[in-house]
Amino acid sequence: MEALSLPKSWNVDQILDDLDQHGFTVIDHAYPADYVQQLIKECTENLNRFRDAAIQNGVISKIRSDHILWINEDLEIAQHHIHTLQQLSQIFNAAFYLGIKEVEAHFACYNAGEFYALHRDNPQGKNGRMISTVYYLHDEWQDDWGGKLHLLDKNNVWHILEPKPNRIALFQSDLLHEVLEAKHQRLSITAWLRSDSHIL
Ligand SMILES: O=C(O)CCC(=O)C(=O)O
Ligand SMILES: [Fe+2]
Repeated sequence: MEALSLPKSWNVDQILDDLDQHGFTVIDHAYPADYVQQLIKECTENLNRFRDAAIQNGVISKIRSDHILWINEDLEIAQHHIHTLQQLSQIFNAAFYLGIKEVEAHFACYNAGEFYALHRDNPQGKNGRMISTVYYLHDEWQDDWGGKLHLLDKNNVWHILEPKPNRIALFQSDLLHEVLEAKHQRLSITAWLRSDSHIL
């Protein structure tokens, strides 16, 4: 197995314990400042390539109004994040037998007024998404800027998670959640740890 190289700030025992007890966790100060700056640059330089997330395969959905860009090999900086999540997946597989095989991810941009209504990323196990992760990469987020993530944990307790810069929210993909309307531009990478192989 490849040597594990998770950032020092990731407390694996805490992550596993939170997931086990509550079905979600939060990783703060996820990456070093220089990497964060490179990622913000890569994201903002590519904003003109983002597409309306509500339109998929020609079908228009009313539950979300954000814009996304799927991450392929050409987005080299974001690939490091995906690689780190692949390392974490191996730990999840060993601890929880999740059978995660791959990570799919997109950048997301919520401009002021945009939201994502209540949903599950994997309702009734209909797809291979096991774990959802959201990394927040805007460089500032104030309390009254909206855009909070509401999440119902596995014990049916609601949580309000602030999209703080350099934070990762990580949760079981079958949990109910929503993104409240953002009042400022909100930038993130959503990544799913999947037990199947998904062709983008
Ligand atoms: O950006 C977030 O906080 C959550 C995004 C989300 O729920 C999704 O992309 O499925
Ligand atoms: Fe979601």
